[in-house]
Amino acid sequence: MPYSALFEGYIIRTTAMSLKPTTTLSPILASLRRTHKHRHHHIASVRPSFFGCTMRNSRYHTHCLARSQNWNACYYLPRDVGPVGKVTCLASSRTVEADWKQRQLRSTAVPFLYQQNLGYGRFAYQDASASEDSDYERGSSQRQSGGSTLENIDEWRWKLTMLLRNKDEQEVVSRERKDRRDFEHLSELANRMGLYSRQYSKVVVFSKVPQPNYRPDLDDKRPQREVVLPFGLHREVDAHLKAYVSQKPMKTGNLSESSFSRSSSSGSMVNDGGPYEQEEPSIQNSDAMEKILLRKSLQLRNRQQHWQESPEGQKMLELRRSLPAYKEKDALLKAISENQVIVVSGETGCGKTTQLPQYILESEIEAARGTACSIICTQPRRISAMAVSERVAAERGEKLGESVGYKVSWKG
Ligand SMILES: Nc1ncnc2c1ncn2[C@@H]1O[C@H](COP(=O)(O)OP(=O)(O)OP(=O)(O)O)[C@@H](O)[C@H]1O
Repeated sequence: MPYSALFEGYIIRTTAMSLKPTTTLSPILASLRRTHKHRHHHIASVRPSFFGCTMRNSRYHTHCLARSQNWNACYYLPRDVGPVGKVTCLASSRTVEADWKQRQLRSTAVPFLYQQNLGYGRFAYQDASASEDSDYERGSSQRQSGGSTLENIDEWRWKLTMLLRNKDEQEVVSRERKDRRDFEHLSELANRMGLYSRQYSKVVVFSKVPQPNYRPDLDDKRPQREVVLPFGLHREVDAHLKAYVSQKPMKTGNLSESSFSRSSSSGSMVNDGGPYEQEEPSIQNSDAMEKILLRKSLQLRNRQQHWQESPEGQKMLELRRSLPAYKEKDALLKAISENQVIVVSGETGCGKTTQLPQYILESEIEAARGTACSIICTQPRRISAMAVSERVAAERGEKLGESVGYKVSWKG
């Protein structure tokens, strides 16, 4: 008789299975019968001395049951027990504090389950029919062949479903230890749910949007030290600036005004020979150039609007709006328009590097001044310079090298 029949009436959603009855199983069954709270168990594998099951609608989605050596108790072992294991004794339906540590529980119980599955898994899943358990079952069949130890697939399915439902969340980041098979398994699940996944060293990300090759924010080896300028550099830069400013008369007004007054003064302008000084354009040339720049600025504006209205652009905007920097966007742009120097501080990952320059660029492009806007963003490391520019280009729906690029050691 299949064991599933034995559980009828007690366990409502049983994974269908066909197991050979053994007499030593009866204490476990008796415990379950007494414990009405545990009606929703899915029996995953059964063995005289040990079996594992998953429980729905519970904080602990996967747990296992074990008995003590002399059958005087049957323990419910939640997967997420703290440093000191809290176990439920099914025989007495009491929760007891175990005086053994979680590590001991795991090291004795979990390998045992694994061993048992190796031999008995084929019985446990012979005629499995509950489609909703297919992931768990596949995980277990992987274990049979000595592969993945992934046991909390239900928990993961729940996490990913929550991610999909939550509009404010864009990704789930997991630092739990996973081997390649675990990741492939979860990745497959995420894929089926319409999510993207990516593994970065020890970190796995499940996301609503495609992920780049490198995430500096997830790189534990990324240097976090502050950049300290060499002693005296400030003074040196100050001195150069003062020398430059004292040679050059201060210009007032905006660029077009100054270029107009320069042109109209026809050669009366002082040429200080500075590195950025350009040849004086004629009025006609300047007009033509302004027209070209304006046309290009309008093209940039159209392209930006087009990207922002596209479905991918909308997704990306949604993601960017979830960053803390977005709340300060207007205040920041106002401060920039009113000041020459602004110091912005914010917690790591809030968007200082990738967002603030974009807010400026986007507002300039919207105002049809895109071609007059140049932004330089420095990074202390080559890899972060490349990653940031790659990321910003992706956020703008562009290829690297269009309006966003990088320069490392004068290359790029
Ligand atoms: N290459 C990337 N791929 C995917 N997401 C990224 C990437 N770079 C940054 N992000 C995301 O953008 C957010 C903002 O990153 P950004 O680098 O702008 O933060 P930050 O405030 O400059 O951080 P830090 O102080 O560490 O430099 C991060 O939280 C991260 O989620």
